[in-house]
Amino acid sequence: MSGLTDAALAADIAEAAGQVLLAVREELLDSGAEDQRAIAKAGDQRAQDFIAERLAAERPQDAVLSEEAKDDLSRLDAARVWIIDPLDGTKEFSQGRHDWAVHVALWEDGELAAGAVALPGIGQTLRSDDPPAVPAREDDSAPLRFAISRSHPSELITAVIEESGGGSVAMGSAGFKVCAVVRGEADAYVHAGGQFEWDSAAPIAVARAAGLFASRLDGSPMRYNQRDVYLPDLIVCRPADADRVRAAVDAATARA
Ligand SMILES: Nc1ncnc2c1ncn2[C@@H]1O[C@H](COP(=O)(O)O)[C@@H](OP(=O)(O)O)[C@H]1O
Ligand SMILES: [Mg+2]
Repeated sequence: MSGLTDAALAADIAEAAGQVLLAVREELLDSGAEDQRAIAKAGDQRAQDFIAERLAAERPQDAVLSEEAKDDLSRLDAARVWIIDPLDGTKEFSQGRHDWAVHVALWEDGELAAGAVALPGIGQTLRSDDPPAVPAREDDSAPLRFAISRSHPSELITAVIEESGGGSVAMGSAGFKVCAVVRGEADAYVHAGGQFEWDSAAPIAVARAAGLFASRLDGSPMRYNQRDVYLPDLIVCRPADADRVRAAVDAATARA
């Protein structure tokens, strides 16, 4: 067992799993694999195995909730639960793109306590114990740039962008999109229509540590380690933009 803090362990595991994923993809592409589903499946499995093994070795007492493992619900009685998405943006990973992520978060006693999001395609890992400074915007009244899904853009987000008079930047992976807001590549990420706890836990831990606003579409807090892990919607933006984004969400919701 290493002497790393929980946040440092999250970052170490996420970054190392990202390296495993880059190697798996290169290996498959070099051997002539063309089937994107096979590349995605191999990535999901290898990253899951790697992370599960590290957590079992380093934090054997803790429970784990993962997109890629059976949930036996023992986590509901645990004080500490690691919430992981071994490969978020599976489609983009399998297409040889850069916009995918590895999510490792720790939930403790009702709250997200630590998290890290590795972005191996751009060589960065964002972590809750050393969050980057979110770049300031020159003009707070400038149109907002919304990070939107390449493959699941919802009607609601289209309406939100119209209501706010903003624009969009399309990319894959929930983690990559939250980190795009942290990194200043986008001003807001509004998602509706479906996601699970592992899609947002680590990204939200990082976003909050970086000082960003994060909530459900109705303004209520994101809650993790619930019996039902469906967590279908979220808003992430700078605190200064939160009223504007929430007003656009309310107007779009009323329109729907
Ligand atoms: N409507 C929906 N229902 C369930 N999951 C969704 C969803 N929209 C997005 N997601 C999940 O959120 C992640 C980011 O999606 P997107 O790039 O479209 O924004 C993906 O995770 P995975 O790649 O881990 O499956 C995807 O499966
Ligand atoms: Mg995911």
